Amino acid sequence: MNNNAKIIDGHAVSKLIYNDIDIKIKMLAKKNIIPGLAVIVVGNDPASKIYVKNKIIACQKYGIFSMKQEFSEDITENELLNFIEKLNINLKIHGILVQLPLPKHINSKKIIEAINPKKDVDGFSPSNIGRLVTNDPLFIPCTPYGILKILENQNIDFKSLEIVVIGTSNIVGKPIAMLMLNKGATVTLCNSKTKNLSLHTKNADIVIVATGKINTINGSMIKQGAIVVDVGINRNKEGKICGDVEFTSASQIASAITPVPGGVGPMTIAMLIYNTVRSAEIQQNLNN
Ligand SMILES: Nc1nc2c(c(=O)[nH]1)N[C@@H](CN(C=O)c1ccc(C(=O)N[C@@H](CCC(=O)O)C(=O)O)cc1)CN2
Repeated sequence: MNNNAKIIDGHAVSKLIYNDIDIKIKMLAKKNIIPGLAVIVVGNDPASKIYVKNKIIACQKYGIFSMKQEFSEDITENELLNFIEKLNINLKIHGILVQLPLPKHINSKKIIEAINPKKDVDGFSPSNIGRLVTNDPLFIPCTPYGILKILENQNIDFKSLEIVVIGTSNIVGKPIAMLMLNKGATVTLCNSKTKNLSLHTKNADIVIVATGKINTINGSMIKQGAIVVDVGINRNKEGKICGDVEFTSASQIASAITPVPGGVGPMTIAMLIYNTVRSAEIQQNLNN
């Protein structure tokens, strides 16, 4: 039995992305362009506040202009839409993101659709998702993009690999399935109604788990030598952060596994900064 799965260090992979970002920012600076990101957060969700804080810190660290707008829980949909409209025409802002989840009285779909697709650095708008589906992406959603970069860093040739994605959210499950499909993998998408999850996961070369549920899979459900990517961020009974995968048993069977924390999470922020810089590059080319 292999109990030596390689633990994939998301911070180390993110450093490679930040090196790329540094080069791009210096090139833009030569043309007097400073990439700008606007982050909107509504309400008091503690996790959202931490993620937004970390996004702003990353902007500051890499010389990106950032604007954080906090709105109280009771903001109306129209007020939010009006604010986005102003950001859409603000020349200092190349990327706009609305931290999710939004309060229930606000229609997230409507809000995301209001963001100019050319500034939609989260890649969630119908136009950007459509471009991903047709393999002509403009902005790839940050978490799936981070997973792709992690896997590419393992020198994986996706062609003909069996990949199982568990979880069908619009922000992770569906876009990562599409990305993998575009890379030539054979992809199976499973959901909470999937009858015999093991039947699928045991056959997979790569299992990507994004359900938001602790212990969605364990070592007995994966193939020897599989690669396991854990997207979940949960708190266990002891209050410790953990993923969707039962790490101890899975790491005895897998050849490589992403930990939580320190796996996919840091890549989400790196790819957001990357998308923001790309957005500045694209807008600069359009204006010349
Ligand atoms: N507009 C968006 N909303 C949300 C997104 C998103 O991509 N765009 N994704 C998630 C939250 N998220 C970013 O916003 C995010 C989640 C987790 C991490 C991260 O670095 N996690 C760390 C652990 C963090 C901790 O200790 O609490 C890790 O895994 O190492 C970054 C970003 C939902 N909303």
